[in-house]
Amino acid sequence: MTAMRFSFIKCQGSGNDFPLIDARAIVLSDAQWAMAARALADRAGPVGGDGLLLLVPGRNGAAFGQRMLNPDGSEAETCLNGLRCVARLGFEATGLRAATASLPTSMAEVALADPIAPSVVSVSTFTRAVSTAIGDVGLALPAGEIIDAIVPGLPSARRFTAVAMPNPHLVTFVDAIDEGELVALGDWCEAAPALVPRRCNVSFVTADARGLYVRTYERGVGLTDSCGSAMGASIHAAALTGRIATGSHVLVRNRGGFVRGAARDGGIVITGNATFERDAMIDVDLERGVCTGPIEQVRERRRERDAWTIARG
Ligand SMILES: N[C@@H](CCC[C@H](N)C(=O)O)C(=O)O
Repeated sequence: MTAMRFSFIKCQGSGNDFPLIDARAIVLSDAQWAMAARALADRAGPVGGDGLLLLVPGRNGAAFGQRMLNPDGSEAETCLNGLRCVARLGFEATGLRAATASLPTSMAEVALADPIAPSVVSVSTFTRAVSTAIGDVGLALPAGEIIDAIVPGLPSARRFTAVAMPNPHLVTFVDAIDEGELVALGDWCEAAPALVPRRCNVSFVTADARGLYVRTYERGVGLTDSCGSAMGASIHAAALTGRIATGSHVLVRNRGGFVRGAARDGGIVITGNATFERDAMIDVDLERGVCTGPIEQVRERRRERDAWTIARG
């Protein structure tokens, strides 16, 4: 099969936008899903996004599952902004309001939450799959942890905390975010050097009385408006380094919006929007990894979009 028509929802969590497909009954190979991601998440294409989200059958007793493919076709261990959107679709499909969701290498608790702003559909996620073991973060260094420390071999004099969510993150707290410096370091990691063979998400974070502000260079994407697992890793790093209190909820802002989160019960809880913007269909050539033909709009969800626009200010 080379051509396939996909129904999808264009969704976003804290401004991290994705085409989302209910793939529970779709059988494609990993290589074909990678091509679908390249086509659908291509910013220069008709849909575009920070990756492709799939609602898939749950494993190990989970009610449903999530897969997330980056725009370059690589698969991520998690996507926490995306998980809120996948969970919402899972709730709509199953009638549940709370569930265990499976991810490729971990599990998460997901639940419909009180709206974080008027008329903004909101979901909470809780994951215990958080680790600072160097092996889990994928750094080619002797076993141990990097917590607020210089990373040997990294071309930066800054102090980082290395966190697996379980996707790999390097987080550094800065007085002011220098995007040029962030992109240069992100590009270095993106080239999969010997120190970071699986590549890595990199975040520059400011912490003040309002909470955290996170700017992220995402693996497989580049500089992004928002990355949920980076916000989770930043909360974890902030708690580990005494910048926030364990158990207390903080506001975490980014260029795309905001979430609330806490380091709690040995894991990270994040509550944020799961906004469905429109429903549409499109043809994809799975051999070439490109969309063919125009988008067929099925449903506009203007009220949801407007509610989020007001909420993020
Ligand atoms: N934006 C996501 C993270 C997506 C995965 C990332 N690009 C990776 O490869 O690790 C999020 O919200 O967590």
